Amino acid sequence: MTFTDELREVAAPIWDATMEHPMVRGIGDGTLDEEPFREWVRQDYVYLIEYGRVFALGAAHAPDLDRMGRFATLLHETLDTEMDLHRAYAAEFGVSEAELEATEPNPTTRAYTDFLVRAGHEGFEETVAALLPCMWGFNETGLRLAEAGVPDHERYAEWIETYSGEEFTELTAWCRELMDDVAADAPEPDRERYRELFLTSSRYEYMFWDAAYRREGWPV
Ligand SMILES: Cc1ncc(CN)c(N)n1
Repeated sequence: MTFTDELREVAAPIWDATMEHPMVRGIGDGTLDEEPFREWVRQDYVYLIEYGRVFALGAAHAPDLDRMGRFATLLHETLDTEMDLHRAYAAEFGVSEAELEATEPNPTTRAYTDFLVRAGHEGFEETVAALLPCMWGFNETGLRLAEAGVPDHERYAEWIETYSGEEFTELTAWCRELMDDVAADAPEPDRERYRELFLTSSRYEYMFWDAAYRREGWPV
């Protein structure tokens, strides 16, 4: 069993709960109301800005040119391809790029991105472990929804096609290989730290969907 197989097994209850979340189910069968999805687009846009920053930190910490280049590619894919999807959704909703960018992060978005940026400052290996559920989780969600049948709803079909697409799938496979390489020579206390980071990100992934669904805000 590879290290990433082991991570996937440990995180299974969280990932299963994510697949069962009404946001994810609603994208899958095309029944999700527009308002929670709009909220997800806004929150995810500001999430992706910080997520891109973490790829930049990964590039800065990368031990060799190959890995530096891959992180630069991941940053580029996030800022251009992935965020283009969000900009297109926002345009459909009549929301400008400036308005999107000015979204106030809800408490979960704030906590999740702060956690990722902190991992990005810890070091290369920690960055890889904390980022892996973001790439892999969305790719697996997209693939599982696509397998169940793309809904007859243009917006949600596009979401599924983006995250289950070849590009996203290849980048996810590379991130898994990278995690397995990093863990192969690591002593057990380091591997335990990677497990902890992976699990925390997985939990935040679930919470991120839920916060958009509940239109979470600051209590006061
Ligand atoms: C919260 C979250 N996690 C992951 C992804 C995939 N990049 C995303 N867009 N948003």
